[in-house]
Amino acid sequence: MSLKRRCEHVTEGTHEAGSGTLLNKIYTELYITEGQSEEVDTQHEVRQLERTSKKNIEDTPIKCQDIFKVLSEQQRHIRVVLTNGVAGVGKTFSVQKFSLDWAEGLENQDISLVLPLSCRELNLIRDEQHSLLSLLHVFHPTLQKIRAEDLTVWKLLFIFDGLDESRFSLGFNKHQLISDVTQVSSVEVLLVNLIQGNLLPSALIWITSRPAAAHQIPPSCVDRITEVRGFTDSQKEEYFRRRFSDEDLSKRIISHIKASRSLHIMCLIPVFCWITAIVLEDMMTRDQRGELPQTLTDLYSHF
Ligand SMILES: Nc1ncnc2c1ncn2[C@@H]1O[C@H](COP(=O)(O)OP(=O)(O)OP(=O)(O)O)[C@@H](O)[C@H]1O
Repeated sequence: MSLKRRCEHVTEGTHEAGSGTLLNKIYTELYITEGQSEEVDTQHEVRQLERTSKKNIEDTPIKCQDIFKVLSEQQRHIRVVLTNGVAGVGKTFSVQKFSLDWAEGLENQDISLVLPLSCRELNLIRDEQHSLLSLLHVFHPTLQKIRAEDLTVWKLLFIFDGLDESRFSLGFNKHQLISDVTQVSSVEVLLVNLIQGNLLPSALIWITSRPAAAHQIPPSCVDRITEVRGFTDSQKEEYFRRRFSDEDLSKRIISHIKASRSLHIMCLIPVFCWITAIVLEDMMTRDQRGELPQTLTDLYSHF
């Protein structure tokens, strides 16, 4: 119940906490693939996004709620999933949607407990010593009554969102071995043992990261890599339709975006859709005479 309450309201874009919106009202399906693109960051960002937005036929799309499912005969049990994606592409939203669907009893009901842990928040207790059990009590106070035996019997999913924000140095090669959920150690050591499967080997682990930080997890520990690619062209339109109850306004916004190449490409990234929606709604609903923004720079100057 508490997880449902935590996930059903989201903070959009850069808005301060408190300006919550219902996740299910605005959540638009994202384009997520299994494996990852090998794009090199040398191109102008609009050109880079344009290339990314063209689907490669070898990409295998995967739904967010299926990331732990075995989808082909060649695959073995999926215990650790690493999800990559650039800034603002929707990794945290995916984590919240996955958690909300589970909490509402809609998806992944074989999992007994979903435990999201934001890496930014974990930084706050970086210098403290904890057992896995006490760590859960700190971040999920509603689980105070949970016992060590429960953790070993239940099917748990730990979600570490935003590895790029973590200030841990995850020493996978040299560390203390921990297999008991009441054993106290540093948070870094607990994380490494969880990911390697020494601690709670049957727990599922989902890590999200911007691409530059993902190398901290050794490939041998990861059973599946996925990449959040953002919105396809039809998902971009769906985003604006969901966002505005005024159908005429969403149609005008969609046709403006389609007419300006650079905005259309940038809207591959959901956070740019959000900025575009705010600026264009404001300009189109006020009696504005000036030209509507055509580029990201124009857009930012009105934001
Ligand atoms: N599926 C979605 N449906 C609707 N809006 C979305 C979706 N995904 C992302 N957004 C919008 O984009 C913003 C950024 O998304 P999110 O915080 O999930 O990105 P992120 O990949 O976690 O970024 P970062 O690496 O910067 O943490 C959200 O606050 C929201 O406004």
